[in-house]
Amino acid sequence: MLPLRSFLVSVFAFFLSICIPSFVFAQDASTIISSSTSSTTYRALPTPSVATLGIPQTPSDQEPYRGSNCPGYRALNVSESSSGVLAILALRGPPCYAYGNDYSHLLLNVSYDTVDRIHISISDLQGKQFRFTNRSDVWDAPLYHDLTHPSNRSYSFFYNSDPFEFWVVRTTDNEVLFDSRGHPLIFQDQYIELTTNMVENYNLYGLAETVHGLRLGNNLTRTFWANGDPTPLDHNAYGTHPFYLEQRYSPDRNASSGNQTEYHSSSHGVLMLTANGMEVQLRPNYLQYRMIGGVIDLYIYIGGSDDPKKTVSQFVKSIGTPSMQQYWTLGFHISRWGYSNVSDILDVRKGFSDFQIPVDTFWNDLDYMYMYRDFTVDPISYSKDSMIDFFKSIESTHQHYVPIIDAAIYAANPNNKSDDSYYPYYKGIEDDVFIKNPNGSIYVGNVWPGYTVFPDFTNPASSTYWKDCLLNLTHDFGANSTSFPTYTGLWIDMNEPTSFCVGSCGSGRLDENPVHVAFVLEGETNNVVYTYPEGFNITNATEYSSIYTSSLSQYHATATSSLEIVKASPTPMNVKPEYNINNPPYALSIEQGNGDLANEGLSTNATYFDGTVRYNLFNIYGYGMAKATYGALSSIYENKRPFILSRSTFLSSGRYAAHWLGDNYSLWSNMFFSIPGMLTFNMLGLPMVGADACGFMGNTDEDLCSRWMAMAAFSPFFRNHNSLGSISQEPYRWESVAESSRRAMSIRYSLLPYWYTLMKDAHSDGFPMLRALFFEFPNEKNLAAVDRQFMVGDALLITPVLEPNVSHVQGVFPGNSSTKWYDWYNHTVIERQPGENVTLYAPLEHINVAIRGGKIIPLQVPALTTYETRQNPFNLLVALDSNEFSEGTMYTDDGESITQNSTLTTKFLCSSNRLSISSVGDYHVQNPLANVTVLGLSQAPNKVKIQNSEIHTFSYINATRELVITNLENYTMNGAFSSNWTISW
Ligand SMILES: OC[C@H]1O[C@H](O[C@H]2[C@H](O)[C@@H](O)[C@@H](O[C@H]3[C@H](O)[C@@H](O)[C@@H](O)O[C@@H]3CO)O[C@@H]2CO)[C@H](O)[C@@H](O)[C@@H]1O
Repeated sequence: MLPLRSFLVSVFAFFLSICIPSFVFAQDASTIISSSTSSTTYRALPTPSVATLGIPQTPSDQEPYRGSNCPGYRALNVSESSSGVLAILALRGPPCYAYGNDYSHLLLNVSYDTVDRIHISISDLQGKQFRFTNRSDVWDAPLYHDLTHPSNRSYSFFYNSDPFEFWVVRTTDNEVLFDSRGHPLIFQDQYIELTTNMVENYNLYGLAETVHGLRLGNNLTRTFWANGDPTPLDHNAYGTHPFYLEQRYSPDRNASSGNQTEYHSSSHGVLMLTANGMEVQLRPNYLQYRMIGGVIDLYIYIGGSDDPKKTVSQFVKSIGTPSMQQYWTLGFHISRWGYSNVSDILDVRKGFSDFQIPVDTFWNDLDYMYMYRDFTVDPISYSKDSMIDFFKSIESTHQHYVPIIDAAIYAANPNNKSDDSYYPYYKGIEDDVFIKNPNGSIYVGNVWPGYTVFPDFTNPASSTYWKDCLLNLTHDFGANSTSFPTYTGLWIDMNEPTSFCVGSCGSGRLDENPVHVAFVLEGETNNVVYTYPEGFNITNATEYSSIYTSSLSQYHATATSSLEIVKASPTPMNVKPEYNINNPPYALSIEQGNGDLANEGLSTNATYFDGTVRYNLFNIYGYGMAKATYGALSSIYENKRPFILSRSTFLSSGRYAAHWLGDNYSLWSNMFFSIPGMLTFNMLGLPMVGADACGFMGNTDEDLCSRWMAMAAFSPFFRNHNSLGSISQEPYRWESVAESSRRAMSIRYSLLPYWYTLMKDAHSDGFPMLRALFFEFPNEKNLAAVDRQFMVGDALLITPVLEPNVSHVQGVFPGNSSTKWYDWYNHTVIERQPGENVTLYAPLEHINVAIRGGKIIPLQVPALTTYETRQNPFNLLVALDSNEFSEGTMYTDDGESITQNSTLTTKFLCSSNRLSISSVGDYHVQNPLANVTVLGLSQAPNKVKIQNSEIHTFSYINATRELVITNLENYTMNGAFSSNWTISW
């Protein structure tokens, strides 16, 4: 049923649209054909018969600014109510044609959605522009439904009528959160510009996905255009998350101590909800949205003081919190492109076992497929018999297998008999589920298997098709029924979607299939990769010099002259630009193909089943694929949480998938960038994230791989993945890497109950699992940009080594003088002054981990898999603060079901020499408690008791002031947390 407010808005808009004559559209209406009967059906714009080649363009932000000539709008017919503001906005002067045709009248609809969220929508009056929020069939989220319009809201909306400009103020502290004053609104068919003033030296985070430091600069352009090119620095990458969190600091005048200024902080968030192409220009005093289509749907999250988690929680809950993953996904994952047969994987498995390094999951890249074709299994190198044996064997050790599936489906060659049986193509043709060209023919791109077609995940028919394909894959692997375990997760890749040619290059050429991709693959002759981590030339000089020489001669042998670049000429100022979705008048600053929008991905005029062009839903393909895969897997494996790893993501993808940061290089710089990458995704509702440890492209080395494996053990998603042709990098290939992996992984596996609790908090409240230091210490201004260290939850601080050939690392330990930090390994207190950069010893096989006083961490005795670890006894690590107080939580359930019959949440509290637990829920954890270690206890206890029984197995270590209580199994035989207890001393 249409909510009352939406109904009233429609009536209002309808009334105004009939009152305002046809001059409302400055642009030629015939250039846009849209359905007049349904808001969700769109027909294609007039375009050439097949998806055209794009034309490289010079980014418009490099041209003289054209928006200064624009007149802006004035507000008319303003109607204010307790739930929002409605008004007509009328163009104040002649159209300026900045990069499109100005609409003369717009509808302003401000909705006081909830206590802490306001929605400001500005759209063309007659609804001709594509409107993402009308497409809940492709993207749905709580923010469409949780509308309460309360009177006690924590913000106010203000506006000036002429020119129309608005600002939003948080009422609790009068902070202006968004402020368009002084910047004319531009609203054209292919260009929309909205600007907010920013405070000086603002601290902004988010606006992913781009390889960049954590805190965004004040002079940076962010482009939202899903791109499959490997992780370009500072440019648009795989996913689009147009949300930012802003953190502000103000001096706390009452609390100045000595030279050190103390601060208060507050934060808020801003989301521009669109799947169209967009740029966000961050400039010293303002932030400007430049959109090439759609309408304005701006959401402001009011946040509040001193806790950025509050802002993130408001945002993530509104887009949908991330799903719980199965417990085993928190284990270690090993992968590479180049496991050419199942024996390779078995050898790797043996390597892990021989070297006693934990591993939960084996991943397969394209190697398992027959000629790179989705939903096939190579009958020789991955024969059914060998795979059945493999599956039985890993099942017996409770390990897992995750294969890759690409978005692109091989387009069968009609003249090749052996292609006739390629079900995924012919079934897709029969079900009519592939993306089309504007003329109705199927769009044919080029990916690994040759010419390929692309499922249209906006088409409801694609769900059954996709499920059939995934079910068939279990059979291809040799399973007779879904109760026989084959793959227990799926890796979905190339889902921007990537295509290696421009346009529908395979149209009319399927008889040439299979064609090779347009470049030589790494690992194929003449294309061996000779890149090594920074510093390799110093520490491995001889090897480096021979590699360098051969690399250089290979370059001279294969280098070709650079391609001729065709530049589109920009439309002159004040001249009405042509509506063109392939080469829109505003050229986004994109990374791929010298500005050609059709490069590396499907063209903008590729067309979905209902006529919607990709131009308008450009950034959502990866999300759609993850959602369809989630739907298919949850119906194949009933009530089992699907584990999906997706390369391209969009707002809310965390509900369906985890994410890895894509194709990085085996470089120290890339190891560093993985930290801000993971922290950023953790603020965006996609916490299950990690980077390819040791690096994907190029060769790694011992030093880098050792450090990276240790650091990645503290990523929510922990995988080592390697490219074709690079040297092997499984952790047992070098003794030091094996050792650093064993040490860090024993910490990771012992922390599994803590990790799982963090996942639950992310699922319930949207909280990040991995946190930037400023998140936990929001009033310390000097932490605003810290991204070489990070926190796991609120209790652990990780200080990794991020450079070659060193044995020390520097890090800060936040908090005031009463905050305590303990070293993980030796339990000593880390001596430091507030704000001091402390130098820590960090030999090659060691990663610095600090425990925050005041926190209790549940642990389990680590083993070689998550399954075995879950069978072991628990331990508790109680890190007291300077008041000898600490607390913590643990969440448990069966670790795999979507719907739980029972769960258990246990609270730990330590105060006044008593540690007590209390549990809520009836999930039975049968493992006993073994040890309790209490750090920071000022006095040795005489006696220790559990309930009323005296415990004799305890010791107190004077040097570290720690109490160690052992042999608690005798008292907790029925399960560590099955009844409440108190240990006192
Ligand atoms: O399944 C194999 C891997 O596929 C993905 O990575 C590939 C990426 O998607 C491709 O675009 C391509 O990258 C090349 C790039 O297009 C080209 O401009 C140049 O920069 O060289 C790149 C490397 O060849 O190849 C990538 C694989 O090398 C996926 O992200 C990987 O995880 C998969 O292993």
